[in-house]
Amino acid sequence: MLELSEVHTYYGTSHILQGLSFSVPKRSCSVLLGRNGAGKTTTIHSIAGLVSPRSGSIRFVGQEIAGERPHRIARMGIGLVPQGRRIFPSLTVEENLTVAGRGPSGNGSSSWDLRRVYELFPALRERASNLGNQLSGGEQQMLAIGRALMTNPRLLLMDEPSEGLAPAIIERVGETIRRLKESGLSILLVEQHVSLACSVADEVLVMNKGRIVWRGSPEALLSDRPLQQRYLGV
Ligand SMILES: Nc1ncnc2c1ncn2[C@@H]1O[C@H](COP(=O)(O)OP(=O)(O)OP(=O)(O)O)[C@@H](O)[C@H]1O
Repeated sequence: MLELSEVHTYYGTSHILQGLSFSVPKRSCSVLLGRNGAGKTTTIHSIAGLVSPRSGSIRFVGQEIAGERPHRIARMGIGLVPQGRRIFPSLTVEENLTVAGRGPSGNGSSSWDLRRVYELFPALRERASNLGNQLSGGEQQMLAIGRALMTNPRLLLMDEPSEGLAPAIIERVGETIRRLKESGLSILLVEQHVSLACSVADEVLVMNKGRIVWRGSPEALLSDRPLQQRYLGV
């Protein structure tokens, strides 16, 4: 579904992604873990087109997307659930969802619309006419996920969806991710929360200084304490 090869991304003279390579298979969830500053958000932004890699290749279903404009990448089928949710505070829940909607996907998978988002998140239907800034953190996260789904993505990029949420809500985020994967979506998840990450991951990718330094199963990561201490500080 997605393949990064030798990606180098800079902010000015700061060399952040230093030859990053990994892939996300179809209908699977890959999780990027790593300490603060490892380059996880920069990876998501490089894929979504919010920053352009200086070199390397990013292929999405076989097509080169490195350096493409964000709206084109979104239209090709990559949805983004950004860090910090970034919902529109002065729009209602329903408006937040409908501004993102863009009709049937045309890629054979069943389309996301308001009805289907409300089925996934009944709490959002109850809050449909509330403004974005009147929602709790958990509701905002549901809205951010729902808004990304309204673009009918084939690949969903999720940047730290558990950030700032209570443990019970984090568990619900995990359930949502599992349901989305079962529905056929491919997911690339950035997480600091190791147990959430391992509960949804098909493959874990550990990142350090802009590169993948370890990849393996969640079980292998959980049983390797020195690895966790070295690269995750847990
Ligand atoms: N817009 C920017 N301009 C300059 N440097 C940046 C910018 N954004 C991030 N950086 C730097 O790039 C490095 C990687 O940041 P990034 O946000 O990708 O890391 P991360 O692994 O997602 O960490 P976190 O969990 O803290 O978000 C950090 O050293 C950060 O200070």
